[in-house]
Amino acid sequence: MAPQIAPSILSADFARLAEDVARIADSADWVHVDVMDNHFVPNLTLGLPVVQALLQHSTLPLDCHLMIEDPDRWAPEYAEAGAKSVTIHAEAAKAPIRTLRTIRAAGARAGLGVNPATPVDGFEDILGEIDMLLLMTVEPGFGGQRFLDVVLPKVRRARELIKGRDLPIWLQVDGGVSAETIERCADAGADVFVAGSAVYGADDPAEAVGKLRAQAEEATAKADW
Ligand SMILES: O=C(CO)[C@H](O)[C@H](O)COP(=O)(O)O
Ligand SMILES: [Fe+2]
Repeated sequence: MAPQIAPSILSADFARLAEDVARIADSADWVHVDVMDNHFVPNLTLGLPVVQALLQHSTLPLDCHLMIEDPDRWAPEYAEAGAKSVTIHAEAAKAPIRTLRTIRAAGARAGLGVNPATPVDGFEDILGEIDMLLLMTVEPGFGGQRFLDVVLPKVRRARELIKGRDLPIWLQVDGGVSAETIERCADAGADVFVAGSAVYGADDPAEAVGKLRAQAEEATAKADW
């Protein structure tokens, strides 16, 4: 699959979300929405009502990243509301298989997210239940953090697992993805790139998306996976 860019609105202006989403509507593939509940992570952002409102204003599909303590309770609601991708965290879900199946049944892509220190090998047997694996490349909770190079071998490992199973699973990297780090991610096997501060911190967010895409495409073309 060609690389996809999913700007995170975590670094957008929360008082002007619809306008900030419109700024990247012609250049990005997804809008990445970071839902944080101040329990799973030490930060509080937005929830279902804001996502429902954004759905009325975004021409791009929403990619909801649930960093919440009880994803089993809430993930189906995001999918039913119309989010096209809903990611739950492996560290938080108590019934991941059931929840992933419920997300899919509601018509959304089912994502499984893992924190930097969580290995992916334990999830080999449930790869058939997921459409996207999200590998955190910072500790979840805040935008603008420094990219953790230590996660890159896991990106490679995850790509091997996906390839070995011949499954159409997208591999997303999230956290600290920028012009400095995106090529390393693409080289290691990522094909969906979340970028918050690198997009919304730029003078021209649409241009920043275009540059990130060009870098990801070039690195993917040279990659050996
Ligand atoms: O999930 C996240 C943090 O938990 C964000 O999606 C991520 O950090 C994006 O922001 P940035 O590109 O600035 O790191
Ligand atoms: Fe995220």
